[in-house]
Amino acid sequence: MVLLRASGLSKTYGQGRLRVEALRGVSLSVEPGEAVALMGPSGCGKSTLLNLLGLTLPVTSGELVVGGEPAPTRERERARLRNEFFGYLHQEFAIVESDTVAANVTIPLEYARPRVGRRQRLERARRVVESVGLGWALRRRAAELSGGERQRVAIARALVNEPSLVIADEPTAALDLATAGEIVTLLLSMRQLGASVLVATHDPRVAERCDRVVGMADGRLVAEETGISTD
Ligand SMILES: Nc1ncnc2c1ncn2[C@@H]1O[C@H](COP(=O)(O)OP(=O)(O)OP(=O)(O)O)[C@@H](O)[C@H]1O
Repeated sequence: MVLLRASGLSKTYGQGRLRVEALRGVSLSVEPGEAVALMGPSGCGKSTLLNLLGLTLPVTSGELVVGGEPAPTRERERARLRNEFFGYLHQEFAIVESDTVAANVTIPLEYARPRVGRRQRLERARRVVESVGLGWALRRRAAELSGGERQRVAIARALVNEPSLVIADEPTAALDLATAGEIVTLLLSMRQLGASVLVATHDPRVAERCDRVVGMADGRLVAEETGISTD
């Protein structure tokens, strides 16, 4: 079964003179356990596409199938899928600095249905935080951690619900080279847990480690990127 399939997706922002056609008929599938990199110049529509596929923005037109079912239009159902099917990782990490690592990582579990009890939430957070190598930091406040460590916290939070697809938007943009490499290793290791990864990136080093690279330009998919170098 294809995990996610988009056919002819379009997205228009604004109206009249402010109208922007951000996506123009994009078709893309993601298979279970696959890592797909999305590359293209700034403004070509990568974040927009990730937001449509991850159900954080409504499509203007086109078809989207998530886990074998047409993507729901009702917000309640979309919220459920966002929580159960997807994990999200952003460039800005979106970590609550004043909270502990444990509190940050349990956030998605607080919205899980059926409900997950407090003790179980903490146990799952502990396991996933240990799996990203931050077991020692469980009770530390996020503000006390380095950028790379915070991104590990964000990965732990993206994984705690055992998502089928992790959507990552420029997850290494704010990190130095060595830390970015570690984060990509961690991100791609999610495949061993059965998750797929869809990552928008400007960094060829990230893209070359994915199973497939999809190029984008001006709101459309273009031929797969070639000539990726590791320089
Ligand atoms: N909320 C919005 N309202 C209006 N236009 C928008 C909005 N969000 C994005 N756009 C426009 O849509 C186009 C695609 O933007 P998007 O952020 O998807 O590109 P991107 O490829 O992710 O860029 P970058 O690599 O710089 O993050 C751009 O022209 C952008 O200005």
